[in-house]
Amino acid sequence: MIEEVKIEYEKVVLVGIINQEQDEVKSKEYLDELEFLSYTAGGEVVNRFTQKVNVPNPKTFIGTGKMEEILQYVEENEVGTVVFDDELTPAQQKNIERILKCKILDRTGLILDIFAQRAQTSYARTQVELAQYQYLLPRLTGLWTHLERQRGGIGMRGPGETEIETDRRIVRDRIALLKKKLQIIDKQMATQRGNRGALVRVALVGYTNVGKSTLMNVISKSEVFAENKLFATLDTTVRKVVIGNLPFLLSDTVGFIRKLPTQLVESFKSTLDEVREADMLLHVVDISHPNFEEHIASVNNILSEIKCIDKPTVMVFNKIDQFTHEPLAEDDLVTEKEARHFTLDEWRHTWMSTMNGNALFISAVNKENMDEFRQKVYSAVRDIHITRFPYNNFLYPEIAIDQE
Ligand SMILES: Nc1nc2c(ncn2[C@@H]2O[C@H](COP(=O)(O)OP(=O)(O)OP(=O)(O)O)[C@@H](O)[C@H]2O)c(=O)[nH]1
Ligand SMILES: [Mg+2]
Repeated sequence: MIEEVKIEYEKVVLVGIINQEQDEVKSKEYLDELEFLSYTAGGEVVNRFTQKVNVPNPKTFIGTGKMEEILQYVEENEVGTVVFDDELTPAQQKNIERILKCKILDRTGLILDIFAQRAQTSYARTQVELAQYQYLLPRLTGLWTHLERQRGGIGMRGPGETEIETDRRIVRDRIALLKKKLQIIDKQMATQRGNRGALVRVALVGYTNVGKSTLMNVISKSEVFAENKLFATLDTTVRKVVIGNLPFLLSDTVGFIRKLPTQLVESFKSTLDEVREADMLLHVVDISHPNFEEHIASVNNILSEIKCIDKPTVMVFNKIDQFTHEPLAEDDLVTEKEARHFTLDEWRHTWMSTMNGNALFISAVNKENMDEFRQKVYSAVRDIHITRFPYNNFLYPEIAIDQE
């Protein structure tokens, strides 16, 4: 008998702002992504609120009127969580919590929550826990900022102050402990990586949900967990792959996202070491996503942060089966042609054509253009192999890859 599993989704409201950097269209796209993140975390978005804000209110981030409107909605609809797309200061978070009387999260807090839910191995859990404590530490101080004016005055030298100090010490001790624990695992992992010998290393990188794990499964015939939620993969998987007669190591790792919390980049150092130590990168892009160019920029930002931007890279534009564009009528002389009107072929002739053939267009799900993909990866890996081991050049003659 099949048991019916009922998933209880928590009611969530989103709040975003419109300003010089993000117009209405951008703001909507960011909230779409935030909605997907909320859904991944187990929330059902029931409403969105946006406000034109140039200088955020230092106390409550958005203005009083808008806050009233949200409060009314939250109370009438029994909303459990309100998620802000932008980073809130610990004090703002506290103040808003007091007004709306429900859970308040910002994008970073939400991403941390998803990571915590999805971390499987003890290594990933340790990394996430560290990031969470680092996020929490300034917020423990924040609990008391509303009393700042009275700090040190009468009544503030009692247990209140001691309690927060104790809490902070416990958190700091925990952070130190987790860091030590990670250091030990890091060393073990570095040794493991060292033992892998002379094989060329290729790392799949890219925005979350673009199809890295799916592609890994197709190439290495392995079973890496892939699903249509964000951050399906938190741990790195490494597989030995053979194309033609050429073996190499392929790694699949955590996906990137706009505004990836710095605490996470930091604590995922060792996971990202796999990327750092790779000889070349396969930067996977979901070309069917309206924001794919911005995703590329976010990924490149993080690659720069971890000093990997200069590695040989092949851009893999995935999900061509799902790609659509808005056709522009021939007699339409008014609408300006923009990215959303480009056909796949037109895209190929944009900046993508300047990549010296290092751009591939595939569908990992439908296995379209996989022969071209294999041929390209084969020759790129072979080039690296030859420069590293010129003497066994003969092992890897130029061959055509078996058509499967
Ligand atoms: N239509 C279509 N969907 C795809 C393709 N490749 C992957 N997907 C789907 O995209 C979703 C995400 O795929 P994953 O392989 O989990 O993506 P990922 O990049 O590993 O994601 P994270 O691990 O979350 O960073 C899944 O639902 C896949 O089935 C493709 O070529 N076409
Ligand atoms: Mg994945």
